[in-house]
Amino acid sequence: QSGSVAANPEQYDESYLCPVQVGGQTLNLDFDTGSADLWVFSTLTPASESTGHAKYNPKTSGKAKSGYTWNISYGDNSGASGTVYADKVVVGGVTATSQAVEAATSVSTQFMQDTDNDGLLGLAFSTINTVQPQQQTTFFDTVKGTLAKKLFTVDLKAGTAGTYDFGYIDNSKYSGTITYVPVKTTNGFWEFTAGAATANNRSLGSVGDAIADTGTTLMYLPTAVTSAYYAQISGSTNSADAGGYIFPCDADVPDFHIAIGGKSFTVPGEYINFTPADNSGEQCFGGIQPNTGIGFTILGDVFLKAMFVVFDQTTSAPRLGFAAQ
Ligand SMILES: O=C(CN1CCCCC1)Nc1ccc2c(c1)OCO2
Repeated sequence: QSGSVAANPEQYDESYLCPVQVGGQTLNLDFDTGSADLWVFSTLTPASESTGHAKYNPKTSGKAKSGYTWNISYGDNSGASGTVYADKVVVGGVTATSQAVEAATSVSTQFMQDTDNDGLLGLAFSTINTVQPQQQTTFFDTVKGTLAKKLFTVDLKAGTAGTYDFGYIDNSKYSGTITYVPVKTTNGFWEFTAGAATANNRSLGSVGDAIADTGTTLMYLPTAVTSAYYAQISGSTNSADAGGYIFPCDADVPDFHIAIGGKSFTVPGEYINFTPADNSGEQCFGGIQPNTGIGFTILGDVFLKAMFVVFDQTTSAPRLGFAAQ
């Protein structure tokens, strides 16, 4: 089987939500290549935490996995926890007849407040799934064997709907060629080594160990690369108050170039002029921020929306394919 689902951006492209049928009920989920749990707001989530969200009702067709629990926390300190059911999950026509559906009994305020978001669909490696006492497979791992090709592609866009495709590569969605790089799976992420970064034809240094993470909004780069980049934007500062680098909204924000697999890819400066940092709209928050405390580089949506990316498990050595959109 194969299929395609729309990835609809929230305001400012903060995250992208995709309609998914869970036990016959449509929920809008955040597809996240940086985690491996499929969890949903549910009839088990306290009303005080789930107002405004679509909720999964396991009573309809879910089979309880008795004694199974899950508890996840993310790099931004958001999190959720709950119990586990097996149910039918359909994404763009691709059907998992018995997928582990993690019903939330508790969610953090970030999730409570984002009423566009009805849960997450993890697309990292199942080795980091949080279900106990028995780890469960991601949607992709559950259906992988039934897909025409064991891969999915990600085509996020700036300010408009993109797509997640499962089982095939649509050659009309990218320009030029796809450059493949090997993936390190030991941390459970789609992790690879990126190369040199430049802006305004000046070297910013090497990016190094990085993950392709659709669930993270921004790019979190090595501090040396980040400071070298903002040194080229007059009036930019790393503001503790704002929580990162900001600059005058009318600044000239240079394109960011990164080498991957020996090819250079470009993130337009306009994607890096991310959002107003305050209500005056005078200062804007940067789409590139330092990876302080993270330990690796995160290439999130600001990067991904300039790219067409193949998440490939067609062989025993997973790989990532990158092409310009
Ligand atoms: O937490 C995430 C992604 N996460 C995906 C699920 C929804 C909530 C956001 N990314 C992230 C990871 C590390 C970070 C960070 C953000 O900010 C600083 O360090």
